[in-house]
Amino acid sequence: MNLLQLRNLSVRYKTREGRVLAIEDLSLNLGDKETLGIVGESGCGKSTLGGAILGILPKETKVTGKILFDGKDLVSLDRKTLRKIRGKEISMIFQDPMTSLNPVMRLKDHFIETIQTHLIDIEKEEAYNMAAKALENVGISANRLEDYPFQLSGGMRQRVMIALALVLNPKIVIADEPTTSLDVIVQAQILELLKSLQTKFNTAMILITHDLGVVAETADNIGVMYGGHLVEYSDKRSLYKAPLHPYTRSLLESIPNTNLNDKSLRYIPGTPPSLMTPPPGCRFSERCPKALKVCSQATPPEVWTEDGRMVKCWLYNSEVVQK
Ligand SMILES: Nc1ncnc2c1ncn2[C@@H]1O[C@H](COP(=O)(O)OP(=O)(O)OP(=O)(O)O)[C@@H](O)[C@H]1O
Repeated sequence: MNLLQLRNLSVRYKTREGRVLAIEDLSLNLGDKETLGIVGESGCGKSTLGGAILGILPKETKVTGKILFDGKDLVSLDRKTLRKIRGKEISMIFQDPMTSLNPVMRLKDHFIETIQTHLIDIEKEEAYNMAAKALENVGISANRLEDYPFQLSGGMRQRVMIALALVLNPKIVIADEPTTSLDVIVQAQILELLKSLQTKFNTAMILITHDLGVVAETADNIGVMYGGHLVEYSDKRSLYKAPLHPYTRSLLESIPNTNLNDKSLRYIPGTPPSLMTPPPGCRFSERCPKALKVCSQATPPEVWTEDGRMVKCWLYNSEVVQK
């Protein structure tokens, strides 16, 4: 069952220099209990996607299309109604817990504030007990609720953020680069924790990352973004085994090889396009080793395979004749 449906979503930021088309015409589904990985290079629109779903983008940002959740279109809801959904039904884990946690508030007060914002009639003591349980769920003793954020290690702070995001048992968690600021061992522990809590509480998750390694372990399905477009959508296994889009292929090839004899570092030549004046056609065409003439002229169609994969690329359009 689909929990969340994005339909033809576009997001335009307003800047002094003009509009930035951060997302264009993006459609995606998130199923019950699913983990959907969203990957792509810096600036491709991943965080904007999370922000659009949560309704936390700057006020003057223009969001069009539909974000369907629980029978409602979040795009058309007012900010007050969205605030009620945010934190309770859809919550967020950010990259840097230090900027999300208030340095002068004890951990318990972060929890009590979150809980009382949504469960207005709840007593402080009951909220405290909920916080204690949430903290224990992430492997931290409840007596740390008296601590301030600076008294914890980076990994522990991220665990607290996870506990805070899950304390009200939301239906969806959006995790935006949740492990980027952590060292590799702690990263793996945090990903494992996220996965086990997700199974325990039946939560669906959108995992946003620039790192294909992060989604390799955790995601069921993966959406690949480039220059504000969703260029490929696939189940994880097929994507790693046989990527369809030339960009996905290049991304996979640029994962560092752990074979010590292979010291080459592969990267994708060129830079992503400006989203202020995006080029016509496929956004990847200038860097694409397989580009056809049509690729820089017209936006590619979304081609769906029989097994439910999608690729937005002219190479898969049966009507393309020029090579
Ligand atoms: N508040 C804003 N105002 C104007 N432009 C913005 C704003 N936030 C993001 N952008 C622009 O929108 C585009 C997408 O940015 P976004 O942060 O969503 O990408 P990202 O893939 O999450 O990148 P990163 O991994 O670096 O966070 C970029 O061109 C960025 O410069």
